[in-house]
Amino acid sequence: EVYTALAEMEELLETEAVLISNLEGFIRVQQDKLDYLKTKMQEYQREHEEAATDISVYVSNPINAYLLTKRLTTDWRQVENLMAHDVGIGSHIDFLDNITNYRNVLKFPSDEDLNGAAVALMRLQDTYNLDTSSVARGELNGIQYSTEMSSDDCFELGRQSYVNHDYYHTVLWMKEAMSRMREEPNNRTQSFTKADVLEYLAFSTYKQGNVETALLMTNELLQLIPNHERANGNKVYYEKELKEITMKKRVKGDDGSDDTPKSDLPISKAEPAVFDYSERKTYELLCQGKLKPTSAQLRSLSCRYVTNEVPFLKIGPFKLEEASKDPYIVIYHDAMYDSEIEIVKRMAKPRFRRATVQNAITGELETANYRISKSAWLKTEEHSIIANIVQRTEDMTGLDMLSAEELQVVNYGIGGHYEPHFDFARREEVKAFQGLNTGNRIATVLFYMSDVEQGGATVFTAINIALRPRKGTAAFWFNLHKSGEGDYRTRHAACPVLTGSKWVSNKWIHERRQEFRRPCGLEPDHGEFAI
Ligand SMILES: O=C(O)CCC(=O)C(=O)O
Ligand SMILES: [Fe+2]
Repeated sequence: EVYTALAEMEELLETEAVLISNLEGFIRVQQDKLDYLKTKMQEYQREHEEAATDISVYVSNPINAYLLTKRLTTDWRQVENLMAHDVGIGSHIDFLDNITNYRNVLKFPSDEDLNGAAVALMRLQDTYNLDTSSVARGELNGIQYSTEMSSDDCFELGRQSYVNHDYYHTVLWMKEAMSRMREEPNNRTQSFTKADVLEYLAFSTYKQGNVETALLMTNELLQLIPNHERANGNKVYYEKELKEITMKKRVKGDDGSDDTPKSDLPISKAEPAVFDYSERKTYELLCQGKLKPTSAQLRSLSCRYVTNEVPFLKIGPFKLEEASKDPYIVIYHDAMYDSEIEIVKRMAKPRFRRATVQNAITGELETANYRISKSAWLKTEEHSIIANIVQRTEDMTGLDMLSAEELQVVNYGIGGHYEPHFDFARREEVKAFQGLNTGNRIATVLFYMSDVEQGGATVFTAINIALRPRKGTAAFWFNLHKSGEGDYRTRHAACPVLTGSKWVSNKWIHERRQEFRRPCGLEPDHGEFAI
C-alpha cells in the first residue's frame, strides 16, 4: 500500500505522468487517424456527389470507371483496416460489422475488376496513343474531362501494370506518380513513399534493358534508405552487369549465378499477344481514324434506296450506303428504331454474361482478354419486337433467317473491345467447324444500338475500312465467298471504347437455306453480289 508513506506517493505522480503522456499519444494517433479518415470521407463524398449527378455520363469516362473501381477495392480496404485497428472506442465494432454485411448485399468490385480496369486504361493509352500526363489530368484525345488523377491513383496504376509484367506502363505511371507527388506537398493521405516509387521504377527500368538508369534510381533509393536490403543487392548486380557491358563481354542469358536483381513486389501471369505487329499498327491507325480507304476505293461507292423486291418496302425503302465494293460491305440506315433498342436493351441486361470465344483446338467456349464485353442471346419468338427485327434483317439481306443464330446483344465495358477476328469458322478450327450443322456463318448483320462518344469503331484491318457506330444503323457483309470459302478480307475488330457506352447486336446468318437466295459458285466471287 502506498498511502502509508509520502515518498511512495511521489512515485504515483510519475505513474500518472506516464499514463497522461500515453493517453496523449493515444489521442494524437486517434486524432491523426480520424483526420485522415475525415479527409478521405470528404474526398469520397465530393467524388460521389459529382458521379451521382449523372451516373451514366460518369461511368462512361474510363478514368472515372477506373477510379470508382479503385475506391471500392484498395481505398476502402485501407479505410476498413484503419477502423479495425481502432482501440478503445467500443462502437467501432458496429460500423465494421455494417461494412461486412454490406459486402454480402451490395455490389463490390473485386481485385480482378481493379486489374481489368487498369489493363483497359493501358489498352486505351496504347491504341489511341494517349500521353500519360494528359490522361492523369483528365484529358482524353484532346477533350478535357473534369476528373483528375492523384499521385495515389497513378501509383496504383503503375502497381497494377507491374503485377501484369507490363514494365513499360509501370515506368510511365510510376514517373507520373512521382511528379504528381511533387505537386501535392500537403497530401496527408499518400499511400506510398518516394522510396516505393523508386523501387518499382528501378526494377522495371532494368527489366526494360536499361541497367544504367536502373542503377541511378537504385542509388537514389539508397540515399533515402541506406540499409535497404534488396536495393543493396541489386546495386551490386547492376554494377557488375554494367562493367560487363562496358567490357563488351556481356554474357547473354543465365550465367549460373543466382544474384539476379530481386524484387518481392507481386507479379501475375501474363497473356501472350494475339496479333502481329503490322496488323496491330493498321488496327491502331484505323481506330484513331488516321488510316483511310484509298480514293479509288471511295470513288466507286454510292448511296441508294433499296426495296430488295419486297412489296412492303416499295412504300418505305431501306437507305443503303456502301462502305466497300469488294468485299461488299454496306450500311443500312434506320435499321433499328430507338423504341426497339430500348426494349432489346431491357431484355438483354438481366441475362448478360461475360462474352466468350471459341477455343480453336478444343471447341470450348472461354473468356479472353481480347474480347471484353457482356452479351446475351434473344430468341425471335420471345417478343414481337425481336420478330420484327429479324424479319427486317431478312428483307435487308434477302437471306433466310431460319438457320440464323439468335440475336446476340452486346455491351462493351471500360476500354471494351474485340481484337481482329473472322466471324466464320476456319477449316483448321476443327471443332468449331464440325459443330456447324447449319453450315458456316455466311453473313453478318451488325446493328449499332448506341452512338459512341469516342472510339469503338468497327475496323476491317485487311481493307483499311472503319465504320463508326451510329445508333440505329446496321452493317451487313458476307463472310464467305460464293464457293463457300472464307473471305479473309472480312477480318475485323471492335476498337476499344474510349468514352461513352457501346451497344451492338449481331445476327449471324448461316449457309443452310440460302441455296436459292445466294446460289453458290465454283469460283470465289469478286464482290459481284447484287442487291
Ligand atoms: O462491336 C463491333 O463493332 C464488332 C463486333 C464483332 O465483330 C463481333 O461481335 O463479332
Ligand atoms: Fe465479328
